[in-house]
Amino acid sequence: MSTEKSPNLVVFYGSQTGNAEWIAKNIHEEAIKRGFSSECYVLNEHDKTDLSKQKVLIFVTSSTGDGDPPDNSTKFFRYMRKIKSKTFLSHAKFTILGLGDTNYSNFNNTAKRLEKRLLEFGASPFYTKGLADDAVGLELVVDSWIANLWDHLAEICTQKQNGENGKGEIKENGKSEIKENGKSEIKENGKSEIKENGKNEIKENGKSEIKGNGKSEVEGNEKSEIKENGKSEGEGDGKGKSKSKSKEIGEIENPEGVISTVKNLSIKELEKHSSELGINGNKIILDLSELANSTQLTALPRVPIEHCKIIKSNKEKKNSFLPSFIITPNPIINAKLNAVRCLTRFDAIKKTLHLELDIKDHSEEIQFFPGDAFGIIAPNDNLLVQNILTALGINENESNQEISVEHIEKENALLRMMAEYTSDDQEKKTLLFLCSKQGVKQFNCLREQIPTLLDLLVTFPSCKPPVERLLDVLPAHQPRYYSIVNSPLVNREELHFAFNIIDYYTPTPYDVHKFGVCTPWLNKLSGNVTEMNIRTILTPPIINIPIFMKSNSTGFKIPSDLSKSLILIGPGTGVAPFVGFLQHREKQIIEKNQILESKKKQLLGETWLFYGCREKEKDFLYHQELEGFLQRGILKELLNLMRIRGSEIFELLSQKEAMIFVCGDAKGMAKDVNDALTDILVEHGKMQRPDALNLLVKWMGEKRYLRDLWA
Ligand SMILES: Cc1cc2nc3c(=O)[nH]c(=O)nc-3n(C[C@H](O)[C@H](O)[C@H](O)COP(=O)(O)O)c2cc1C
Repeated sequence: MSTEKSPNLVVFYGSQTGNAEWIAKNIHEEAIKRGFSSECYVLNEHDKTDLSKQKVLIFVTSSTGDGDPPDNSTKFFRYMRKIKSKTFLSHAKFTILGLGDTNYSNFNNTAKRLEKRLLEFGASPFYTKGLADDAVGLELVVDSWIANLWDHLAEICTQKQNGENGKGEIKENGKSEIKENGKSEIKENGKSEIKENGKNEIKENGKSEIKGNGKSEVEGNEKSEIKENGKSEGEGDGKGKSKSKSKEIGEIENPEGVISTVKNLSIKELEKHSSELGINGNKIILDLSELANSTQLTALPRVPIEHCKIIKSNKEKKNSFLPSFIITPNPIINAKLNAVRCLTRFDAIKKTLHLELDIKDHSEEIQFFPGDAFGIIAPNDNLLVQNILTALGINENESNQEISVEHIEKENALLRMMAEYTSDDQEKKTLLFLCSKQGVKQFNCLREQIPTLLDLLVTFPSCKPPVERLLDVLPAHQPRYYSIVNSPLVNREELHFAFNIIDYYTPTPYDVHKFGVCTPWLNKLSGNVTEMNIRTILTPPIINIPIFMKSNSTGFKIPSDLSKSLILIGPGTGVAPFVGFLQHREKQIIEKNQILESKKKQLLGETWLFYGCREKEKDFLYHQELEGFLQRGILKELLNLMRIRGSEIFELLSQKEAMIFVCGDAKGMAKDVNDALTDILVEHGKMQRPDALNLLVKWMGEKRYLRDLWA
């Protein structure tokens, strides 16, 4: 095998219900961010790249059935069977991440089988395969396997500095310069980044119940209020009105119960910080008794490669807090924060806000459609950054605040680097211990505490790494994505969205209160409103939110054909885009004047929405709007159980060729919905399970079964 470094790597995935796909895509995107040149394909589309030429192959595959390959990889396995050459892949290095479940007898059979085949073809492993177990939590293996992947890849691949502007370079000595706007690429990948330890739960008590519980930490979104003539209630005279009593079919009304108020936010209020926000850092709790017993630490990772160098820019920044290196798929614009509405009651487990942004000044250049999303670039909390700078011993005047201080994901590399810059012997030993084989247990304790950079610096106060070295290992600051809730047919001068405020506690015994970055910031900016379903118009000072548009490229869009029947599944904030779908459909129907003509009405497709929440009175998001759609006949059914209406769902699917849209949490919900649909096809369509699974995969390929999922 040549030792020459290869410029390319290919990530392949085989996935039945989306886990492996999601993980593979994340690896691919992270690889690009790290400067590798990466491609990513589903295994059945292996012919999109030339396997006989690719030198570095990463496979992420689950097992299904009785240890069988997922449906979207069976063609690949058949292809492999036909190959006779023993040297077909002798040029290639590979690694495998298998996803399985020890409740099944053939645990991770596909990954094991794949490994055997690859070895038979002469490929050599560059990193031991990981076998994750859904029974105990995939993340136990997946996270550490991915964390260690990068060092192995760096050994065999050439990294190049990204940046579409071509400004980043790799120097021959392997160091790259960060120029003014060349650092890391922000991909337009998934949506919200922060998740809690909880899951959106879909209970299938033999029947299936979708709960959009308050546990999901996804900073998802929605909009809410339907406005007449695209104008907000309460605008103009500054006084809020509330209900429109009109119930005429086809007329869009304000949701009942939503009244408007006006709020003048003082600068002081906006700047108010709470020490609760974690800005002082939390010492990490560790049990170091095993360190005392360890005479030698083994399996220490290498010190991360140094690639960053800060070049001071003399140019003035246009926007006070926008990092200059952020690369977005569309131009960043300032949207004015117009109004806020709390969608949940004060005692709900999660607080969900609905915000309305004014994009009037940009409405000519901005096109959007229900199903599209936009990104928000939220700053790190100013005081938090200042505290980090103090902990690093950096004078605020020389500071460069463009570092991410979010929860750290790649602790291993960070801790190893920090050890190099720690003067206190005991602290240094502890850091090395945490990176070593002997310290795995305590490393896991540290991870459970979801530390921020400040937490680490507070725990190891003699550690003072240069900012450049932090930039080597810290993740780039990520924009947060939110689905648009409103239809442009109703109001194209505003963007409405909804999200859960991310705050949660680390597991017992730590119980430290943690906060997200973007959603607490938005909560603070919009005046921390708590009254449920009161729409508050925010008056000066004008609050600008930097955003950029991201249109949906996966086909997750409402069809313009009104005869299409739709099955919409969106628990919790997953309902967000569907409010826009329904608004859009209602407007289209009104425009076509079809709703009152019964003949034509028969030609309209049916729309069913499956929605779930924890407690109806506390957290039924957009309840009034959805009831309104129901009453006006735009929505045929508003339900929270899938299986008990299985026969009707089957009829919709088989007779009316209904399209299925799923939005929400990728981890639990998507799989459970897929299972419920499979069961419905098996029970009511009298299909064999593999055929039902195949049919769903086929529908995905035909863009009839579409999913917009959040990590
Ligand atoms: C119907 C079904 C059959 C499964 N069969 C196996 C199996 O035979 N062996 C195994 O290790 N895991 C099995 N699993 C577990 C999945 O591989 C595991 O849940 C994985 O995370 C799914 O990943 P995916 O969403 O990418 O398909 C099965 C799961 C389901 C739903």
